[in-house]
Amino acid sequence: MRTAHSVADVRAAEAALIAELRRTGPGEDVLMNRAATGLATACAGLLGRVYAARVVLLVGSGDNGGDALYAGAQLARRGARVDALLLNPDRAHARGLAAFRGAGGRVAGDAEVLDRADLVLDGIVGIGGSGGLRPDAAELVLRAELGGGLIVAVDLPSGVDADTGEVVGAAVHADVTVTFGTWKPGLLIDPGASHAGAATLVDIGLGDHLPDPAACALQDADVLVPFGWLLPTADKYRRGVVGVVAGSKTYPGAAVLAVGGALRAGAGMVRFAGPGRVADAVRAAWPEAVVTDGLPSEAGRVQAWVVGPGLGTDKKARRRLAEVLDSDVPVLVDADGLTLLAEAGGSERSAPTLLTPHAGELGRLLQVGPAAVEAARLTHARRAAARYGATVLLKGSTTVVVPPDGPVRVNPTGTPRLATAGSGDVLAGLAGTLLAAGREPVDAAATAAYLHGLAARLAAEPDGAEADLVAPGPVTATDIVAALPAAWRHVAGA
Ligand SMILES: NC(=O)C1=CN([C@@H]2O[C@H](COP(=O)(O)OP(=O)(O)OC[C@H]3O[C@@H](n4cnc5c(N)ncnc54)[C@H](O)[C@@H]3O)[C@@H](O)[C@H]2O)[C@@H](O)CC1
Ligand SMILES: [K+]
Repeated sequence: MRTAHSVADVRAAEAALIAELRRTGPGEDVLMNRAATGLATACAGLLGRVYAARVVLLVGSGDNGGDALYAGAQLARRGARVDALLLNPDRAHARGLAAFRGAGGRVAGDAEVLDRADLVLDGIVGIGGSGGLRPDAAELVLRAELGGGLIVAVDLPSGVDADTGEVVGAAVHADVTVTFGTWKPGLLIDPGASHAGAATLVDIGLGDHLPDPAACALQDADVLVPFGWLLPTADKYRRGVVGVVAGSKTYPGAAVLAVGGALRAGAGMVRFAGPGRVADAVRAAWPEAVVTDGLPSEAGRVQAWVVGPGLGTDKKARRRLAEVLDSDVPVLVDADGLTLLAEAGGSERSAPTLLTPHAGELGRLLQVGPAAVEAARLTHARRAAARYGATVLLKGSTTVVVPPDGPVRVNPTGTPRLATAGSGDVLAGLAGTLLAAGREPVDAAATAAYLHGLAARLAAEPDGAEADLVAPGPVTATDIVAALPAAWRHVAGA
């Protein structure tokens, strides 16, 4: 599990560790030196040959600039030609600057050095930043980006909000980010995540002082195969009986895809309730589904419901949604179900509810536009979780899952390939089965998002779970359903 902490928690942990270090001896800037050593090592690895490499530091007025100066000093000692551009010369980190000068580093008088740099260190601002880059910094960053050297962000790309990933105005686009002590939520959540490039973590010893994380991202080993599969006594109820209420005359395919996602999530049984022609389409595609063309209340007992994909928003759809929401088992609401829920202003449920909107649907739930949601994904997902008393999975370039309380989950397997019609229907079925198998909504949602992204990657490139933009070939929602068993095998082998 990759864990991220809030700025407040990082600062508290740093203060506690510094106090401990003072009691046991070492003096000033110990943590900064640990950070700088990790940073300089990462830069050396990127450069390949440090001797005679041209490195430029962009140095702001806080400790983030101090990290850059100490790392620059180490690179200068190894023979690199290091120039520092000080954004605020009177307020640059004094001891860092002295160390830098002492190692042969130069303070540059002109931004021209950026045009020839092999590597530029962004030490403008770190976790102490607020808002986007100021105009003078933005101008230097643009020149650095045009210069073509590798851009390495110190702790996080300047201009990205460390707690939320929000970017208000200009921000650095890093090739690599070297972060210290723990991940920051803003490195995992878009738009911040897409400014970070390849990100790595340098341990500076904060471990014992850090509280529970603010956000986590699953890795293969965290995705547990549902225990019911592994038991010799496994029966269909232990694996989960999930009910799917989806599809309409216009969108029968949504029902087929949601049922497919539910079956390939390992459901013990999928019950489907939908109108005649939709029920026929589901029967034809999935003979193993137990199908009724009646109402959800006539479908038989289930352990969780999925409601909404392609459902429509007419009177019949409303009735179906109301029946499902009245039940006392976990319910996942998706797509048209969310539109109807937004119109109703919520529901009176006490059993767990999982909402799976994209930005447009989340906007409807909160009466704001999709652009506002995209710009502040975590903030809006949190707001919807509080307003609807539900766990919210917000789909998008980085899918986030926000439970009513506890750490947020950020999905690392997302790929632009998922942005295809019907892919959300598959996710809904998949997460619904995991709910029916007894998973907490946050785990069901995070696990489903993880497998869904992995399946899309494997569908594009069977050997390439790591493949993303580079792998050839488009992927359809049906391909994602077909690749789900391979995704399970992949995580089971981790
Ligand atoms: N506190 C510690 O013990 C450690 C801190 N470390 C480094 O210290 C950083 C935090 O240092 P600081 O608390 O000094 O804060 P920063 O260096 O992140 O930034 C604070 C300064 O930037 C200015 N500023 C704020 N927003 C700005 C913007 N948008 N554009 C331009 N300037 C802006 C502020 O006026 C302030 O002077 C971390 O990100 C990390 O790089 C590391 O060395 C590890 C140890
Ligand atoms: K930075």
